[in-house]
Amino acid sequence: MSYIVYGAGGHAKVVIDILRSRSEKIVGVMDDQAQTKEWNGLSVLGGADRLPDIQNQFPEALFIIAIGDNETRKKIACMLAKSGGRFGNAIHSSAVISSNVTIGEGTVVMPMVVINTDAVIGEHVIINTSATVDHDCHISDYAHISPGVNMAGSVNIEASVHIGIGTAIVPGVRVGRNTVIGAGACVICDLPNHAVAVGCPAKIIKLRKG
Ligand SMILES: CC(=O)SCCNC(=O)CCNC(=O)[C@H](O)C(C)(C)COP(=O)(O)OP(=O)(O)OC[C@H]1O[C@@H](n2cnc3c(N)ncnc32)[C@H](O)[C@@H]1OP(=O)(O)O
Repeated sequence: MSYIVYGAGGHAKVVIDILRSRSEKIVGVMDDQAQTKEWNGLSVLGGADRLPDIQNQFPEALFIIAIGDNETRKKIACMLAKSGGRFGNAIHSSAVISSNVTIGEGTVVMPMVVINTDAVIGEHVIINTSATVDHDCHISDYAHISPGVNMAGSVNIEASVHIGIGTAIVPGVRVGRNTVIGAGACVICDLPNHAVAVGCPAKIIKLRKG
């Protein structure tokens, strides 16, 4: 298996570190802004404008989009999927993942994560360092669960949600699509789509563009 990592920032460094820790082959990184030919010991293959050439050169390579921003990750995933790109996962070997958990393509799972039984994780999701996702949780595509988030059982995180670092979420709560939860929040009731909520208990402070 070989990989192309899309993105050349801090999150990409961690994804590359995971792939290297698993002795996976990385043929290069793609980045739309990079000015250098090499980054983090890898060839910079180019940006979206070079995609056809890159796909011709590495037809077997799986893409991992290593960009923390959910909307950007989604846009790039759609662009790559349209041109026939296939996606891989980066899952750190220290993650404890129950055998019946489902994890979608393109999703990354960082060191020390725990994902418990019957959880379902969508595509291009980030489960960041030391987050815990308990039994029967459902995390939809393009969500980002930041480091140290603790999610109780049967929580439902809809698409493109960003849960800030260190947040706690009580059982059975639903967080609506595209909502952002601030660092250190505790979420004790459902939150709608496109909200920004902070604090303990988490309260909505503003709405985001749909
Ligand atoms: C490995 C990694 O790095 S993964 C990345 C992890 N990243 C995160 O966890 C980031 C989480 N982001 C946050 O917490 C941000 O503060 C956000 C998204 C909630 C809000 O950001 P912005 O929209 O820029 O809001 P802004 O900074 O203007 O704050 C608005 C108000 O909310 C308050 N506020 C912002 N964040 C929080 C928070 N986490 N908890 C409590 N209050 C907060 C501010 O103090 C401010 O209050 P005021 O109006 O009384 O002055």
